[in-house]
Amino acid sequence: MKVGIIGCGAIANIMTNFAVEGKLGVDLKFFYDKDIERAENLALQVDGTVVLEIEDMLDKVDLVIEAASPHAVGEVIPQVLESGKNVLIMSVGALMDFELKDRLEKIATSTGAKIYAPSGAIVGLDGIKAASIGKISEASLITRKPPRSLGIKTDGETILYEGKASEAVKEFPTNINVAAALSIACGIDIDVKIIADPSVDRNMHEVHVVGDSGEFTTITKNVRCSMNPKTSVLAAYSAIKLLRRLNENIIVGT
Ligand SMILES: NC(=O)C1=CN([C@@H]2O[C@H](COP(=O)(O)OP(=O)(O)OC[C@H]3O[C@@H](n4cnc5c(N)ncnc54)[C@H](OP(=O)(O)O)[C@@H]3O)[C@@H](O)[C@H]2O)C=CC1
Ligand SMILES: O=C([O-])CC(=O)C(=O)O
Repeated sequence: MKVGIIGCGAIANIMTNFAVEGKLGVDLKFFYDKDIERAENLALQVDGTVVLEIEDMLDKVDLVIEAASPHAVGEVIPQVLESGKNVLIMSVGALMDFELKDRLEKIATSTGAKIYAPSGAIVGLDGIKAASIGKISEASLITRKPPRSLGIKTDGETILYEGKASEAVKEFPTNINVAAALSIACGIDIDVKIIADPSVDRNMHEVHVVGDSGEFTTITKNVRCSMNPKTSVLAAYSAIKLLRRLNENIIVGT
């Protein structure tokens, strides 16, 4: 399967390293970024091609990975889906704009393309998807990151946000995509708290869900990407696992 990537930052770098070792599960060949040098650096590693416009890769790939920004989802994903190509979206927060989500789903339905959104930097999405078959009555996320990951300086624990996921993704578009994945999986706009905590060196996500099937809590203490401390390594790994799964015959986990 031939793949192109939009956004050549932290996540794309990890994916490219896996591609170099032949462990990505797909053939990553096309690279696009606002910053052409970043695209060139990655393309060089896999003998790939830099494109200056998205359309230059569309007739050569089966799937396009978005690893750029929530804004990029609205900007470029419609044309990818219109060309009938599948997409893997990392900036899931964009899908909390329900008009955009609806539009993307309609295009995908008409062209037969698929939209994949990996579980990202959280654990427990498998259980939440199962629980959503019944009724979920409560769902919340507490995200705790080192201040640097949240782009601030503080000496003490500071609550930066408390409210619904739909607003959180607007205020912290590149820090809380996980809230969108959870909300979409639960089918409700979940409760979110974002804390800057100078005493931690991990990006931590605590998920709590109550439903008619029971109740569960998951806690993730993520190693941060060296290139971008906002982003957890697990987010990149979740995308790689999803790509590999596209070729697997036995699917374990919901
Ligand atoms: N689902 C999840 O759990 C997670 C999702 N994410 C999201 O995934 C995305 C990628 O993350 P990450 O790799 O860490 O991000 P980075 O900031 O490290 O890299 C993104 C790259 O994409 C470029 N870019 C941004 N917008 C566009 C555009 N419209 N067209 C082309 N290039 C663009 C950026 O350029 P420039 O720097 O100049 O803007 C940058 O080079 C982010 O939106 C992030 O929020 C991250 C972690 C977890
Ligand atoms: O990587 C993380 O820990 C979470 C993140 O940035 C996001 O969801 O946008």
